[in-house]
Amino acid sequence: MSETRRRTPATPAALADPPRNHGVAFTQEERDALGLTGRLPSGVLTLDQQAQRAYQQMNAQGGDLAKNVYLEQLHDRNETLYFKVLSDHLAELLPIVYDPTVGEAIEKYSNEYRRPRGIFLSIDRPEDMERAFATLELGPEDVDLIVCSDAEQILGIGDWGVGGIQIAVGKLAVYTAAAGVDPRRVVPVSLDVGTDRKSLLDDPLYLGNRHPRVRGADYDAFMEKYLETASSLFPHALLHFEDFGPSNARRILEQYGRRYRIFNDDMQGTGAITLAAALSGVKVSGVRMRDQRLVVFGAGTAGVGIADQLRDAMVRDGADRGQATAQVWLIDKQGLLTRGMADLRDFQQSYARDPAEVADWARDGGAISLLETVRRVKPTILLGTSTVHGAFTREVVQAMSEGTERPIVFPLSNPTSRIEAMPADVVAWSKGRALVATGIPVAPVEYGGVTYRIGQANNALLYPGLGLGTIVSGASQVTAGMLLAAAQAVADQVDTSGPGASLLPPVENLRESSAITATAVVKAALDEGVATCKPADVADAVREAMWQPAYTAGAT
Ligand SMILES: NC(=O)C1=CN([C@@H]2O[C@H](COP(=O)(O)OP(=O)(O)OC[C@H]3O[C@@H](n4cnc5c(N)ncnc54)[C@H](O)[C@@H]3O)[C@@H](O)[C@H]2O)C=CC1
Ligand SMILES: CC(=O)C(=O)O
Ligand SMILES: [Mg+2]
Repeated sequence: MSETRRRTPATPAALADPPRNHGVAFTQEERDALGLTGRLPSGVLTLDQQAQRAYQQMNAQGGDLAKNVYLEQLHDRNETLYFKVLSDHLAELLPIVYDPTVGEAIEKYSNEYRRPRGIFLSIDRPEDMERAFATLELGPEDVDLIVCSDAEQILGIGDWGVGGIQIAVGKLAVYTAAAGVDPRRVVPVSLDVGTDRKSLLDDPLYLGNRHPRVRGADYDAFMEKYLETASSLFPHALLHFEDFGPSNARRILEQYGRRYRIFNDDMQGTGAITLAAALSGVKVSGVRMRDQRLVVFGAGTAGVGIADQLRDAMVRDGADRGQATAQVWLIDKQGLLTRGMADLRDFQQSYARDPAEVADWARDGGAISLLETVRRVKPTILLGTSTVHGAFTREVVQAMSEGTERPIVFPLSNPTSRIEAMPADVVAWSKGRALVATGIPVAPVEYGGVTYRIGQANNALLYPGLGLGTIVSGASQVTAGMLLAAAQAVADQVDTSGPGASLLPPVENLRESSAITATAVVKAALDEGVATCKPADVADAVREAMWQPAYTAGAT
């Protein structure tokens, strides 16, 4: 066969490159200039018309996972159009590209796989790390943000190996749609250290490393190499860590948080959005922050991350640190955590109760239950970060309502299959008194003639603005002050005066809300002396930095 006969038709570069592709929105002049003459139907549509068509096509898909896959394929063809559709329907599509549907997309990653997005770093080939990043052909000034996951604790669904790349992809989509972080300056990363999930190891189609999770010194060396490589290649990038297992999440942040520009969303982002919701709840309940009694059910990465931020908020409101710490009760698989328990994790120690204090509390098989704790403690705030669906039973909510007038109840576990209680039940069991926020999006609840709007206490309502503010300020670290400023900025946007009012801003306003949050974060970074860029007008700088889904003439 001759050379000529083996040639295949070329795909024009402008159609093959998602950030440059305008599809049928290319004008005739652009088509001629870009070598697209005759390669597209004659009609020229606007971005709005394309977005309308793509939205209709998406709606014709059967089910949320199919919609997620459709949108990913759109992302792979035409990035501007993808973000146009997402931004135009943000509240509707957030649950599709992100929580809860992203959980299903992660579980089915190897089956639904079409094409790769992101960088896949394997613990079996650490020496490839630089070469892998080099394939991006990006320079030191070109990257603002990298989201990585080792996928050990994806949402509340556990270890999903290489499928965890989709949580990085989903988080980044939200950064762009919600806060205008430039999608051309971000990178999703899978840190594939293996998986302990047998069904993946046994699945012939599984696309990740087919061995148990590597732990110990080799894991640590791999993470250190990642931090070193990513931050030396892209010195301005914020390194976002997502969905690591509890001990690694905290250890990495504590060990490297001062050396690298790290952000752990499950600890810091979740802590800050929950603090925002709690600040709103406190306004309604009238109980001072320093007097709150907090029971955390599920004392892992998110639960203790939130406890730390609420304890600090009590201290800022006048409690001394010892008193504030003593107003937090942690419950995990062993029941209420008490000092001297053999299997306490280091980050749980400071909250563990004195066994003498609970000596006469009822025990079930040796453990002090959530219900017993609620009866004894009379908490004002009950948090669920346990992944245990239905753990907040009618009895628990009723016991809490007996101890406090306006119980603040946050069942935060994701996705829907893991939530500790559905808001409609919590509202009904508390006879309309509970102040509720959840991790998943939930429709308003009707009870006793009042419409209760359920705030989404998901870190997605905070981290986009926090990230944008970090990028605009060029902050060398994400400080406690920046997190607090973000939480306060979110809380300040809420009017809690009406009956059934939401504790958090609506997702529909997320882009506006993120701009306000980012502005507060830049100001905090300046105040704290960690900003390396010092814009004259902070609000203007934030708005100018926000990328908009629009075509640039010529698509070059
Ligand atoms: N709303 C939000 O923005 C966020 C929600 N989350 C959710 O919080 C949940 C936990 O996530 P992580 O903290 O990352 O996981 P994790 O694994 O670090 O923590 C979960 C904790 O719950 C405990 N637990 C499990 N079964 C229990 C039981 N029967 N009773 C009491 N405790 C039990 C585990 O031992 C562990 O300590 C997940 O569902 C996740 O989706 C996490 C981050 C953000
Ligand atoms: C929302 C989130 O980060 C989580 O559930 O892990
Ligand atoms: Mg997470």
